[in-house]
Amino acid sequence: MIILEDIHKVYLRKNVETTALKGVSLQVDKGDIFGVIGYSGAGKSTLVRLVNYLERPTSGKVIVDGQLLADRSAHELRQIKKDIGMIFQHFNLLESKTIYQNVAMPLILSKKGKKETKERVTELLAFVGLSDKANSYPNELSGGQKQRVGIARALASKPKILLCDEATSALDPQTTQSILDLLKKVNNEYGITIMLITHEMSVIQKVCNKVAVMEEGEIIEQGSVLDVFGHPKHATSKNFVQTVVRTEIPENIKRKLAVREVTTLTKLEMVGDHATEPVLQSLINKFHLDVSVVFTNMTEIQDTTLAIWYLQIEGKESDKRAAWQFLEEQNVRYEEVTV
Ligand SMILES: Nc1ncnc2c1ncn2[C@@H]1O[C@H](COP(=O)(O)OP(=O)(O)OP(=O)(O)O)[C@@H](O)[C@H]1O
Repeated sequence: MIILEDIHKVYLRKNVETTALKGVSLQVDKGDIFGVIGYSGAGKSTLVRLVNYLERPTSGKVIVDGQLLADRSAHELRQIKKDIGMIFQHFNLLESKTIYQNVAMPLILSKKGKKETKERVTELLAFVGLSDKANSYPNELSGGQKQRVGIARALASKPKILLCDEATSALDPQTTQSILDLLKKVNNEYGITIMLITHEMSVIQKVCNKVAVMEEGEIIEQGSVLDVFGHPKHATSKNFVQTVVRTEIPENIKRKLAVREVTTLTKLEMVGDHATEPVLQSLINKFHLDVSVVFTNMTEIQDTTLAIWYLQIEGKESDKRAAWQFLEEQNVRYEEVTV
């Protein structure tokens, strides 16, 4: 649905060059809720703005719905942009217009008839739960309600893609949750592919199926949310993941292990049904291993359970080898870690 290929972006302002993106490649598939996370200045906004050509790449390809944007005429680009809605951190509503008029704006601009506009706006206001606010003005609404209007407006011209630029950063946690639920509904009920950028890992955890982690203009890690959360490789990804899931052993436990001169542990990562299966019991009963649980953490990521176990395992080498074989057959990811 969205392909970015080796994108470089250099801004030139007052003879000063700023390199915002350095060879970024990614693919967002139809139906994804794809999250891009990074600290301030990592290049997230630049990246998302390339998709609807609010920014043009200095080099590299932007392909949306099979079309290479650089090859398209201004007229064709306008058509493609109609398939892409966008919502913003500060909502960007027209303060002097009613909620109805705000949502209707894209339809009025594309010269849709009154009847069609009314039907679409009525449907969208009901979809976002604001039917009773049609005649209110933005300053009469809460932040969460304003973002709902932003979403309704972005959906007005029936886009295939919705871009979300820090859409929940100005909202409290409870309102954030309700907006994320609404984005899931947009994805499920309208089949709209969503690309969102955020600096909060909890947002990624709650709605995304895929994630890319950015740092200094580069994607340092990307993959399914379950993979990246269970197995972050890069230090920055680990820091982000640690804000919502404890995948590392806490320092106080490490100190106790040092006193007991324990230097190696086995880390198991179990996803979905595995997380609740009695794998440990099998290790003990089937392979006669002595298993002590040093640290464990279970987290719900969307509707899937991710379980991380750190175990101290004693036993015969041959039994251990058989146990590792068993874990592989069970698709349980395991590794020896030094503490
Ligand atoms: N229009 C611009 N002109 C010049 N430099 C820019 C422009 N937009 C962004 N930059 C620079 O490009 C780099 C990446 O900025 P960008 O806004 O894409 O990052 P970000 O990850 O979205 O950060 P934030 O979360 O703070 O918005 C920064 O160094 C920024 O100063």
